[in-house]
Amino acid sequence: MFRNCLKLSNLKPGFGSRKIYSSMLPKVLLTKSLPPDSQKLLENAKDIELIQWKSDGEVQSIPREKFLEMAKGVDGILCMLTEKIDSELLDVAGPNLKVVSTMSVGYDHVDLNELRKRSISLGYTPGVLTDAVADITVLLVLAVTRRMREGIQAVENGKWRIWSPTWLLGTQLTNKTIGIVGLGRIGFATALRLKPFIGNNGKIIYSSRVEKPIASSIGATKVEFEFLIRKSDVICICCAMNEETKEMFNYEVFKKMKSNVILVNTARGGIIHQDDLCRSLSEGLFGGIGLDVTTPEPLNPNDPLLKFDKVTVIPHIGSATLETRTMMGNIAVENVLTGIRGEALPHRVDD
Ligand SMILES: O=CC(=O)O
Repeated sequence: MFRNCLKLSNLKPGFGSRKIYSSMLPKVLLTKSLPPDSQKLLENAKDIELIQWKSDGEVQSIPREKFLEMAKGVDGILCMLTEKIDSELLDVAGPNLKVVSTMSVGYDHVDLNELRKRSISLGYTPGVLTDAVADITVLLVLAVTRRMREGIQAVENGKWRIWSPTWLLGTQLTNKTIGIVGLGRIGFATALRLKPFIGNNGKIIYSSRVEKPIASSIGATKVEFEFLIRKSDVICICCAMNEETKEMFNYEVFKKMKSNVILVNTARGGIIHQDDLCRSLSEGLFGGIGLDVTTPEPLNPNDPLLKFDKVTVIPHIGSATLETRTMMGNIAVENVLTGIRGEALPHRVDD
C-alpha cells in the first residue's frame, strides 16, 4: 500500500559509489511530500541525503513505527504537525540530530524541553500563514452566522422549497462584540478583517497575557478572559495551545457565555474540551460553532459533534493555499538545511 521510504541522494553523476558517498552526507528525514517548489528546493540541496516517507495520495501520515525506524541516525527532521516529537523519537534518532523543522506555526506536537536538553534546534514557520488562517477564521464566522452548512444541505437534500421571510435566518455582525482569544499575528489579522463587518457601533475585545500596542490601531480593548466570554457575541480562538490554554473552553466556560454566542476555533482542537462542547450543544447552548481544528484529527464522520446542524467543521485547512503552503515549505526547508550545517535558523523557536 505504501510507496514508503524514498531515498534520494543528491549526487551529480561521477561522484563514485552512490552508496558510500551518500552515507557520508548528513541525512534529512522528510515525513511528507512538500508543495512542489519546496520539494524541489530540498531535493536540489547538494549536501544532504534525503530520506522521505511517502504514502499513496499523501492521505496518511507516517506510521509511528515507521517514523521511529526511519529517524535512526538522522541529522535533521522535517516534519508536519501530525508527527509527535518526543523523547522516544529523539532517543531513537540519536546524537547526530541537530535540528527539527516543523512545517507549521504551532509546535504543540513537539516536546520543546526534550529538544532543549539535547541542544537540538526547533524551526517553525511563523508569519507566512497569518493571512490564510485569518481568512479562514472570517470564512467560518460568516459561514456560521449565516447558517451556510444548513443552506447547502437544504439545496443538496431537496429541502429548498421557496423563498421565505423566516427561513434560515442567521445573525448579522453589525453592532456586535467580537472577542479574540490571543491577539498574536493571526488574532490581529482576524480582528482587522472583522472590523468592517461590525460597523462603528461594534466592539472588538481581546484577551491576552500582555497588552498588545497594535490593538489600539483598530480600537480593540484588552479585557479579562472572564469578561470576554460573558460579553462577546462572536468568539474567535486564535491562541497557541499550551498547558495554560489546553481545554480552557470547557463546560464551566460555555455556561457563562451568551446563549447564542458564535464560537470559532482555527487554532488547535485541544483548546476546546470537545465532550463538554457536545454536552453544551445538546443543552441548547450556542448560536453556532465553526471549527477548523478538532480532537482527534481527522474527526470520525460519526462523531456526535457533526449531528448538530449549527456546527460547521472543516478539515484543518487554515493555511491551505498553494501560496501559503509553498512559503511554509520553503521556510521549513531553509530551517532544516541551516540547522544541519550548524548555522542560525532563519525561524527558530526561541528558548
Ligand atoms: O495549524 C497549522 C499550523 O500550526 O501551521
